[in-house]
Amino acid sequence: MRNLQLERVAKNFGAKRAVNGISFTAQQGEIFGLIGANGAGKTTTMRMVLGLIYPDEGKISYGGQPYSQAVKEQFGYLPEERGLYPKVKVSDQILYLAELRGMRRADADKALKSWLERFGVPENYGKKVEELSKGNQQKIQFIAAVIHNPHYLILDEAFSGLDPVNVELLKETIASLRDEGKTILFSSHRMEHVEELCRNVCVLDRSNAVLQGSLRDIKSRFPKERVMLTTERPMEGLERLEGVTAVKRLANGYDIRIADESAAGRVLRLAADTNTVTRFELMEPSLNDIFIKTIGGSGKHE
Ligand SMILES: Nc1ncnc2c1ncn2[C@@H]1O[C@H](COP(=O)(O)OP(=O)(O)OP(=O)(O)O)[C@@H](O)[C@H]1O
Repeated sequence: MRNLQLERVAKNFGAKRAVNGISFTAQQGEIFGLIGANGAGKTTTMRMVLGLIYPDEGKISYGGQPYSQAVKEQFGYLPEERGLYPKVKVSDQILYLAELRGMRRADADKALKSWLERFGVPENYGKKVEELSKGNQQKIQFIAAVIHNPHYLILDEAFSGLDPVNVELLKETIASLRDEGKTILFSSHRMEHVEELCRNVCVLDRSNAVLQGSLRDIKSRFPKERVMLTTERPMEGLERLEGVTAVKRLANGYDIRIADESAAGRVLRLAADTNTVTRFELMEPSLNDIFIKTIGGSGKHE
């Protein structure tokens, strides 16, 4: 299996320990989420995975093998800072990049046209990058990362600049690359995207892995503190129930924060006794809730 494995990997920049002995495995055929507040160490981790910088401690292996030229050719990287030349035509720069990665020009041309078609922008083939919208530049940047059909994909904020329709398109694309058996490292500040795409995650906070494992297990370790309630008529007295900490009125019901799960029973009893309940749901915590709880205000530590 071509898994990507990090074992007690650490990196220092002078006195700054940017990554402090983290370990995780992204398996072949999965999208692994790497998340953390600003400055937590994600980019440093990705750059070590790519072999752009070397770990001071620990080991990174690719399908059980150490970093090598052969491994390097199997990387596709979508960096957060975009690196396309604005004045150069899409076709010229993508074909150039593909040739650098060992593709024959004719094959690269075929692959580029097929990707442009897949993304609904075949007309961008001959345009200069600066003529494209931000979202369309992002699609070209993505194509630059995948044109050579790499095995390991490292995606940093893949959806930035995309409208909701294109976010869906790219999500489907990433999921289908996963289904083809790629190993994908996915980093984002948008927790809902991580939640939708990733099976396992590693949460970094100030250089340390503070939470990791499958999303399902992580969620089960956190209490359910939110109830969604819809009733036929307006509710009275929710705020006064023991254990209810906040009540938000929504267009079609109530979003209720509770201190512990026993308060959910009190909410349901009150609603059932005084009203007609059309929806009652004890929500599992979202990754966003968990992230904020775990990291708190530490994103401001920088
Ligand atoms: N080349 C470098 N020299 C010195 N310090 C660095 C260097 N690269 C990163 N750092 C420091 O290492 C820490 C981790 O940075 P990193 O870029 O990996 O964080 P990040 O999680 O990617 O943050 P963001 O979400 O803001 O992109 C930060 O404190 C950063 O200032």
